[in-house]
Amino acid sequence: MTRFVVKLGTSVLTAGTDRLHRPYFVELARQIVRLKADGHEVVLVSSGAIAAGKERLGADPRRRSNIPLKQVFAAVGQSRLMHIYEQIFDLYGLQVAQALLTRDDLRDRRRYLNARNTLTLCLAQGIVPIINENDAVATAEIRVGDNDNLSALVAGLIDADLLLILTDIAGLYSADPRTDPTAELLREVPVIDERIWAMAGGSGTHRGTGGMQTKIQAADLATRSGVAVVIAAGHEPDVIVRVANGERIGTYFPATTSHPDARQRWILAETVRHSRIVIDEGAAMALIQYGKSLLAAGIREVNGEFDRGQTVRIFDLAGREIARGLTQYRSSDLRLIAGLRSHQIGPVLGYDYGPEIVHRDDMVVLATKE
Ligand SMILES: Nc1ncnc2c1ncn2[C@@H]1O[C@H](COP(=O)(O)OP(=O)(O)O)[C@@H](O)[C@H]1O
Ligand SMILES: N[C@@H](CCC(=O)OP(=O)(O)O)C(=O)O
Repeated sequence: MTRFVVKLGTSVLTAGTDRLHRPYFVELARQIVRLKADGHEVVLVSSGAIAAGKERLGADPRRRSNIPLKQVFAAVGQSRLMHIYEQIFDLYGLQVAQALLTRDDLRDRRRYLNARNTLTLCLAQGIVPIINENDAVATAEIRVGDNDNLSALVAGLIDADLLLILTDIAGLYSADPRTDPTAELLREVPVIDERIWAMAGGSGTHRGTGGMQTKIQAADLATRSGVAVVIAAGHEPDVIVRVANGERIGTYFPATTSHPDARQRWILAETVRHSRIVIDEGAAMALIQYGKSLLAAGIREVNGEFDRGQTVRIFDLAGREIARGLTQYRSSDLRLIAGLRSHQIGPVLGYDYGPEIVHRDDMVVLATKE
């Protein structure tokens, strides 16, 4: 049995038109029935609420809308979207469940575990969960912001084996093929390095959110959480069934870690993307070779803004990301205590959360021992 998360972009569900393309939902249902008959489990992360809302309210689908308006479209469109899933999946004997999430739901460990329980219980009962961001209530601070990243978080949440991101293009190209005709499709991406980030520069179609950039972010997070990722075209015939049968379609990103445990996946899920703690050689060695916590003395530089309790990224002097973990101190405080001995923390800050900046138990080491 394989557990899949399938992410469906707006571009797929509208088939490049200005409306949700009903025949695509039929096609989807047909493939999911086959997947389930082969004993697989599937969770959908579905975009399309905003498109459905625009369709219902007769808004110009090409006009970029501001956030409050998008929230209105999503509020109207989400029920319409689910109605289509209900109607069409029902014809195929598929039961669906809706779960609307925000980043906040995944940040709080109790809610995270609760969401996981609900989703896995749905799967155990043969129900197909359909997830979207809770756009109507989500403010900037609590949004994931795009469904590519949301699908990676969901894949980690339910410990999926594979995340299949379906979009309107065959996979990741060496450049955006819409602007560069010489662009070539990448079949496999073993590591997501600067070269790969540079390829995904463009922002995508006017209907979608984030373009390839957010898909690479999703692939980065999912593969680190032990989930392999495929980016492929949603209109490719039988794409879901064929990927499930092991056929190589689109761009494949192998998992870079074997399944980390549930707590480690939760730690990774909450990473503050722009956080950067640079540590010296001794500290890097302590983390990688000796399994120690990170102390203030080894910190050379602190970039980005983050709060106590958030997951930060830890780099060595060569710029290699070596670990992620929950920080005990917020960024502004860390800048004051970087390089200091542990007994100096209290006098400098006026308080003390202990000597460990990132405790070993709250850390996922990404670099391997040499
Ligand atoms: N290197 C690249 N390879 C493939 N597509 C790219 C690349 N860079 C940018 N893109 C754009 O990303 C688009 C897909 O993203 P998006 O429109 O957000 O779709 P979705 O609605 O499926 O999330 C493609 O249609 C393409 O124009
Ligand atoms: N939550 C939004 C979709 C956000 C999103 O990431 O869109 P897309 O890039 O088309 O997957 C909606 O339902 O319209």
